[in-house]
Amino acid sequence: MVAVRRSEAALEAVDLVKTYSTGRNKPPVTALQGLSFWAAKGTVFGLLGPNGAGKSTTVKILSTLAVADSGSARIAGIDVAARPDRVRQAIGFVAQKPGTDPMETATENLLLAGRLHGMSRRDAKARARELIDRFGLADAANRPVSTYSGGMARKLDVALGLMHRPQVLFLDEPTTGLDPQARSEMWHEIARMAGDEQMTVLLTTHYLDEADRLADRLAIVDHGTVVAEGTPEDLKSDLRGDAVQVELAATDSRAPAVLQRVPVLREITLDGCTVRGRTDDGARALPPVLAALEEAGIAVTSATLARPSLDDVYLRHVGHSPLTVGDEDPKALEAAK
Ligand SMILES: Nc1ncnc2c1ncn2[C@@H]1O[C@H](COP(=O)(O)OP(=O)(O)OP(=O)(O)O)[C@@H](O)[C@H]1O
Repeated sequence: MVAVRRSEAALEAVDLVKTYSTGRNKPPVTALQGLSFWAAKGTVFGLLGPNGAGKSTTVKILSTLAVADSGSARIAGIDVAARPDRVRQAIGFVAQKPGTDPMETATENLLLAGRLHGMSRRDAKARARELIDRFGLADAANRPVSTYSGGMARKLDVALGLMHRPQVLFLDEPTTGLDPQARSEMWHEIARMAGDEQMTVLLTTHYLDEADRLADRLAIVDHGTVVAEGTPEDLKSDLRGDAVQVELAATDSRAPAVLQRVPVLREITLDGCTVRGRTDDGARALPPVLAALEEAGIAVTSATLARPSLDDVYLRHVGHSPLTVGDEDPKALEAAK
């Protein structure tokens, strides 16, 4: 990628601090404690992090829906606190929840969004037609949205966010609940918007494969600050060595201590039934790892070796894997905070 100066940032957060009050006699919650990152024009920037890390709060501040206690944020060079009206013109926002009216057709939904953004009827019509074609919705354009598949409805959500040709698009979990083909179509379209149209996309996602595939750069957020930032490739190559992953027949809290005794293995973590570690020479490490577990009476179902993945990067910085969206159970979410 061509080096881009920070002064050319399309999106910039500097030392954002945000505290929420939670009622009388209760301590306030610190959501952001000095969070900073920036994204260059025409790129996809991924924001990753566990539940409660501060991603939504960051997006709310950048999109003028919330005000920071301190720090600053700019969109296309415009200060969000000083000129929220101008920022709103420059951004599109695609939330997790559908923003469409299910009883109206795709065309009607898009025309309404265009008119709300102050577009002329003619411009709105032309833009709606263009987006309907681009997202492959032409055959369904005049049917109520309530008859759409999940993938079609999600594409329409993204099209709504694009109606007024924003410079920066906020995409919150764009592919949650989509089947593999619909996910891949959505990825293709997101990459195209950034590349061909020089639109900057801020993507929040729990899917590390999505961030790996789409993000030019990404930040991992935890406890209200950025704990790692860079291109997916840089972040992965910062982790030296092979990842060793062992699946246990049942979770066993003794496993990390048992594996500490294998000298070539480091950074050992246990996550459910999965034990992970890192080693400079995977082929040499695997036999003593399996022998140590067997000796301790810990049953193993499989063992694999892999080059570092974004999962490993995330694990290193956050300490556990992201929860799979759709699997959330409130207690697990609470425990993950
Ligand atoms: N309106 C609010 N009032 C009180 N606390 C809040 C409010 N909104 C967020 N928080 C708290 O601020 C912290 C950051 O929350 P935030 O929603 O920004 O995290 P997140 O990374 O987006 O999480 P998720 O992935 O679950 O959406 C959490 O501890 C959360 O409970």
